[in-house]
Amino acid sequence: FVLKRSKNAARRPLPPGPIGLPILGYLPFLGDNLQEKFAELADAYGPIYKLWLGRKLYVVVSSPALVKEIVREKDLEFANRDPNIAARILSYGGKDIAFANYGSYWRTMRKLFVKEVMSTRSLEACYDLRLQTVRKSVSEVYQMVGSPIDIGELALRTMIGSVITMLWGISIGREKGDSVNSEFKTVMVKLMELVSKPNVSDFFPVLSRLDLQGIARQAREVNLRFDRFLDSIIRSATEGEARRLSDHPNRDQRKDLLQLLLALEIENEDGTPRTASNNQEIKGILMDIVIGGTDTTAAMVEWVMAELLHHKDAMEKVMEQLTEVVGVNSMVQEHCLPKLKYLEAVVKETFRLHPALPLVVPRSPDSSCVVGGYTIPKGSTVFLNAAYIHTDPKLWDKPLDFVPERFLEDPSEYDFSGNNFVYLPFGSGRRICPGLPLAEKMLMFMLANFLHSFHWELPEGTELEFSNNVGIVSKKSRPLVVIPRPRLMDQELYK
Ligand code: HEM
Repeated sequence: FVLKRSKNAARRPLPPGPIGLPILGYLPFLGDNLQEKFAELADAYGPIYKLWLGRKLYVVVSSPALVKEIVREKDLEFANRDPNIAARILSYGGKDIAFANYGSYWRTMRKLFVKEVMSTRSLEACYDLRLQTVRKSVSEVYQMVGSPIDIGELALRTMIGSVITMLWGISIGREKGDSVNSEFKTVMVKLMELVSKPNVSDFFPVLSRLDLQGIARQAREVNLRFDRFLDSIIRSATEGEARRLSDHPNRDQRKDLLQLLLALEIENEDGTPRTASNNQEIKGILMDIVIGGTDTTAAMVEWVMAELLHHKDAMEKVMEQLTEVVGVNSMVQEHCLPKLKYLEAVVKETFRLHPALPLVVPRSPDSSCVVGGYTIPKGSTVFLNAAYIHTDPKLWDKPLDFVPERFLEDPSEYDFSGNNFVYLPFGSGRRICPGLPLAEKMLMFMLANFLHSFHWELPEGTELEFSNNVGIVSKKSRPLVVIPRPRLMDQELYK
């Protein structure tokens, strides 16, 4: 008894937090804007607090010092994820990168993704494919000059088009491409919806067998559809590659990312060959690219456009630089992007005010640990509250104002590397977003093309508003609808 008492006394307490109701915990009080609720609770309970939601314990961390403790000093202990039921089913039980727990599988897949798929060489090799899709969107907008356009929808369409063209555009060929891609978009939208939906079974694991909302059943159906779809794409890629090599050994050396992945010998850490019998690893990576990359990037295009329309002076500076760097008689190329410093600062400032993933992607400790003097039990879900840190008046001057200039003074002070814990739009530590090279390119490339090719105006009588709708990705709750007018002198460029 004495030993037990002294052991308990030595154990650090759980973080403070609101009490909630028996059984349900704080669930009934969450409301529909998690970001606002979490900020309110941080003001009330401090930089680390806990919440019981049903039977699950959540911990929210809202200061750079504590984020650093988690993603630097204890990065390894906190390297696991805790996907919800839908995400687990849709990621083939964590056979991807985003939802896999830390371990040799995750390390192998992530290394492959970073070194092979996101390498400068691979991204340069598929620049043409990105360019085609963005130009296609510019042409489509030109057809709609003078009419209202939903910018978020345009950006999502462009991003999905670019990503899937880069992934399997060459494998399936242009003729089949459009129908395959539209089938894919339908599956993807359903998939995103299921992953973001609150599920009673996640909060009360004991009820998970009942699947009261039918989310697990729907996730299995979507997974099956997605799986069959990917199988047919992989078959086309394998057959297409064999045909290409036998018919014309040197004719077309261009490859899409799927061909590149299929050509890789995926090995285990100990060098033994990994069984890719049903290509689950490849499907997992494909899914991460499409799911991780499209909604986030499109949401950011919409936020940036909204901020620019709201801040005419910043819009003028962006346009001046575009004219200077690109010229009004040419289209934007990717090599122009590094010179567009002001647009880059605008993007960074928008990420500060509207991070696409305001709570990053939750982590989970593999054993109980102590953070900030409190115990975080094994298996709890830990949110890093980037949105709160990004607008904390103790850390930022005029935190709620839109001031891109703050990112111009010393661009390396706030980059996307996650090394400065006051600015975390792509996360930090060993699980930082590995899609960053593509995200940065696509975001800047789409914005530069849309802004350089058109003048954008709000329809008469419309007022801008900035409320957000927090699912997994934070989007504008009311779509930004704007009217384009041509800006380039040579109208042929639009075709
Ligand atoms: C604006 C666009 C994007 C934003 C804001 C974003 C943000 C993030 C964040 C915050 C994380 C969690 C990092 C952490 O836990 O510390 C993450 C993880 C991830 N992202 Fe992105 N991302 C974007 C685009 C992309 C793209 C284009 C891809 C793929 C090509 C991608 C693939 C992934 C993957 C696979 C992970 C999981 C990494 C892991 O768990 O090891 N993301 N992203």
